Amino acid sequence: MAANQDQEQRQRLLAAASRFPLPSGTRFSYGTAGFRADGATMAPAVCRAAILAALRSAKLGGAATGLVITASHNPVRDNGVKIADPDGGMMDQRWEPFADALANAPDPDALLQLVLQFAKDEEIPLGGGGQHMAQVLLGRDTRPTGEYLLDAALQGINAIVGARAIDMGILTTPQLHWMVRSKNKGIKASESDYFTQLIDSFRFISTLLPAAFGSLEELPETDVLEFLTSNFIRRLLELVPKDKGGDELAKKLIVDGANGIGGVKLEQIKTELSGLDIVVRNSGKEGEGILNHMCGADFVQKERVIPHGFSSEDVGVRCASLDGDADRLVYFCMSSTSDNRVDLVDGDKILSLFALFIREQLDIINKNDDQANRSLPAKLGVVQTAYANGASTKFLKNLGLEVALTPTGVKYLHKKALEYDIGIYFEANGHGTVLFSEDFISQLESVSKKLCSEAAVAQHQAAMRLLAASQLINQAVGDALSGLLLVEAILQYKGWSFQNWCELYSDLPSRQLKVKVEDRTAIVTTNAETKVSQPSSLQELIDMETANYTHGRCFVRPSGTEDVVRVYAEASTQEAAESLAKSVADHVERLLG
Ligand SMILES: CC(=O)N[C@H]1[C@@H](OP(=O)(O)O)O[C@H](CO)[C@@H](O)[C@@H]1O
Ligand SMILES: [Mg+2]
Repeated sequence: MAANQDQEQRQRLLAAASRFPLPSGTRFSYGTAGFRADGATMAPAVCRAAILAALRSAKLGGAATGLVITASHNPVRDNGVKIADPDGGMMDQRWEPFADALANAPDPDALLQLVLQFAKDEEIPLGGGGQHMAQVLLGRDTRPTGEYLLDAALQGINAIVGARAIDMGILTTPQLHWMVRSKNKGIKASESDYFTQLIDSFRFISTLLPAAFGSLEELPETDVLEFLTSNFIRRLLELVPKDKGGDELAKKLIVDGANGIGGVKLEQIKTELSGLDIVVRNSGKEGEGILNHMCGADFVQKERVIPHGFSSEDVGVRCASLDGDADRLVYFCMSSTSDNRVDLVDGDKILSLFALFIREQLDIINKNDDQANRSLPAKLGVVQTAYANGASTKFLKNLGLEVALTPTGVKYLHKKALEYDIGIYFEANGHGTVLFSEDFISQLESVSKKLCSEAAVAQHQAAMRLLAASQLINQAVGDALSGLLLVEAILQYKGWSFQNWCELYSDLPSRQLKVKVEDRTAIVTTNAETKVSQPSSLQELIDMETANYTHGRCFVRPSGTEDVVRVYAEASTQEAAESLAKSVADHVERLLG
């Protein structure tokens, strides 16, 4: 770096760090999902995360990275920040220790030294790459502190010479991840491109019923490129009726938007979704309620009661809940007027629906083939965490699917899912997606062409449905909007009601508790967090307690986002699950409290 550029770089870093000094006693940890704290105290962490996002882009040859300002399902006063890598996924875990060090640098000079040393170690070209040395896409949710923190982020990015900030505005978290991924792939990456892709692929799956076309002659010719730009879907859709008519209740969907950004975005596209009559509640409009307060996916999944804004008039209607930044999705239905309880369809059951659909399409494509010689051999895998309900894991294994378990946190699940041709992952709380490998998509495209030329209508349509699913479901991260549309498309395609879906299997009763202890890091876990290795006496106690219950299962782990130890228990009755969780929580408290 030339001496004057070097000087400029140093000055900019010192200036940014001085603008947002770290109050003494503050300690940030990148944790399971980035930095989070009271929104009013987040500016130093956001500015430093933005410096990091720019460095990450510079390290990767100027490929765009992303910075999202959100605290997801947490209370409205909180805020947070996380970084997306150029592939749209979470930032490489190897950079997390540096994120922590940077966020906690006590003064501007310490920060400068850290950056210079890190840039040297990682061979990051500081200051030398001209205009497009680094670019960072910025997004934020609807929190009141968002705008103030955006300013801190802009200053952080400008602290790196040659780095460019691109503010994408108020978005769902998955939209920003999608934009980062698309931009780096050289595909159109605006919000309207995102919406077009979702709407078209949704309509394709839901309306391309086996009987929708009389003969193949009616299908327009396609090629891969055209498919990817979704012109083909557009032309195909011109051939199918816009509204299939049918049952009003089947069409109706009430969506709890958690008073966050997801409801706002859904309002923008809902009239374009054929066969669906969507009503958004807790939409975030003035006067409708507070972000995530008594509503949203986290509330519904944990409390299992109807969210704010719903009433006995909604009994029997299919409902969905998003979280504050719309990367979690659960479904529910009120089955009786006598209480506020809901029948819940959590992430595990969404995963199960997706797995069934994908398996079905693969079976159609391969239906005339013998076992050893399939037209489209596919390694289909399912990824869950220990929080997945035991009944879901059993259901999936009974389908003959490979089920892998990882530690809690999307970054672990996503990484594992990438090992398959089609990897489906979900946390029980509703965060998840379906990943299609690029190799598999190319195979699918060529098989689809071959089937078309052979006039194998059913197989060809199944291949096209899978291609459309890969367009619809967000390939970067779990996305409540795209997940919701895939669920709705599959329900329409299968002609299923909420009840049909809910009855796939019955959840085992479960209970989650939090225990406050002196030092939660004293608990060390192993086997995807299902066993405690330290303190060793704790696992013996858990085993002893669990042995007293039919279908008993219990594990404990330190939370990555809160200062608590979480206890999870399952058993054959609700009382038994509560009692198992309580007795293990007592042991945790006695040993570590
Ligand atoms: C039991 C549970 O729901 N844990 C959540 C929670 O993590 P903890 O490490 O358990 O605090 O927040 C994570 C980030 O949102 C999410 O990935 C995870 O599933
Ligand atoms: Mg979220």
